[in-house]
Amino acid sequence: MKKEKINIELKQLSVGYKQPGEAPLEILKNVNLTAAPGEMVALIGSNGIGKSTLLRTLAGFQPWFAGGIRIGDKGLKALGPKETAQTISFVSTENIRVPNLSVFDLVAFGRFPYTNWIGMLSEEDTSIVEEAIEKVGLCGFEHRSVMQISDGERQRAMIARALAQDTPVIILDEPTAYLDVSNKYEIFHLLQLLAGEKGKTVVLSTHDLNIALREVDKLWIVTESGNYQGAPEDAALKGWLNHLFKNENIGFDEKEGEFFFKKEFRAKVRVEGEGLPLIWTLRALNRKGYQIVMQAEPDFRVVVKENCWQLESGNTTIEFQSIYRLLAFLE
Ligand SMILES: Nc1ncnc2c1ncn2[C@@H]1O[C@H](COP(=O)(O)OP(=O)(O)OP(=O)(O)O)[C@@H](O)[C@H]1O
Repeated sequence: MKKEKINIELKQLSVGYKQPGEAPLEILKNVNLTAAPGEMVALIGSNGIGKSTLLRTLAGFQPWFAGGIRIGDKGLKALGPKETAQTISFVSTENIRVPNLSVFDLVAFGRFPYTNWIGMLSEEDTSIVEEAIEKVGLCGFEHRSVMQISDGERQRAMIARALAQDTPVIILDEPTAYLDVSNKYEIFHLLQLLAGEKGKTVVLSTHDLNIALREVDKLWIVTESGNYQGAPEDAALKGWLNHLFKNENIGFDEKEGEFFFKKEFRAKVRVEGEGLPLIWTLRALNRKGYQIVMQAEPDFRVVVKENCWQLESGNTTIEFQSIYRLLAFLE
């Protein structure tokens, strides 16, 4: 199979769980989604909608009820176990807790589809494993037990294992779940490189919506009322991001390109100033539930100066040395 030709097509797919003695539990149905080579796709949707179920099915770990999955030019069912392992790698959030298993050994499992029957690593396998460890920033951790590393480090090791597996399709279930914000961006960039430079198809589920919107080529959005696929920007323009959550207090700010929590406004405020201090003052007031007005009559004014904030209400002006103090006074 030529790597360049690999892509993913889910057609009228229905996924879920068989339940002994009960009717099958259908979680998602009529799913029609595609991903091209070199594309990074984020699967997004609310908790419990079926993202993990869909990804596990796509990775070949559980059977589906109806429809089809095509990987490259073959149906997923037509791939044997070895060919599947050479085509699709899967990273889950599952906590690997095996005593005496080193980071190196965990990553080396990725070479299993290529090694001989006793699992001996060739020199080339070893250097692929070392390169994968380096790519995820885990140099120096090779001999550490997987029981003695942080959740974030374990997550990176699992991603390194997928890199070592060197498959044209990489599927990751919440790969950034345990990472701090700088590591989240690093992992997104690493996956972007794999997609862009190596032509791999990367599909990941995530709740880091604001990062995904800025970093991925395509969104797969699953909701109770239907599914969407396309560029994040098209999703925003078509209003899909507004309907992602059942909670009507979560909104999507189309101008900022960010999700936010809707609050009742406490008062109207007009803010004057410029540059970054103005931007962060607006953000802070917004966070605290003040409506920023330009034309309407405000309840009070805030003037942002170089190193201080003036609150003007009626004939009174009070000066504050930080946004924190201004907000504390307003409380
Ligand atoms: N083994 C199982 N048997 C039966 N139902 C299951 C099983 N695993 C998950 N489910 C159910 O399937 C539904 C979808 O779960 P899934 O984990 O796929 O959602 P998700 O979108 O990944 O959620 P989250 O964002 O919270 O991780 C849930 O209602 C869940 O309870």
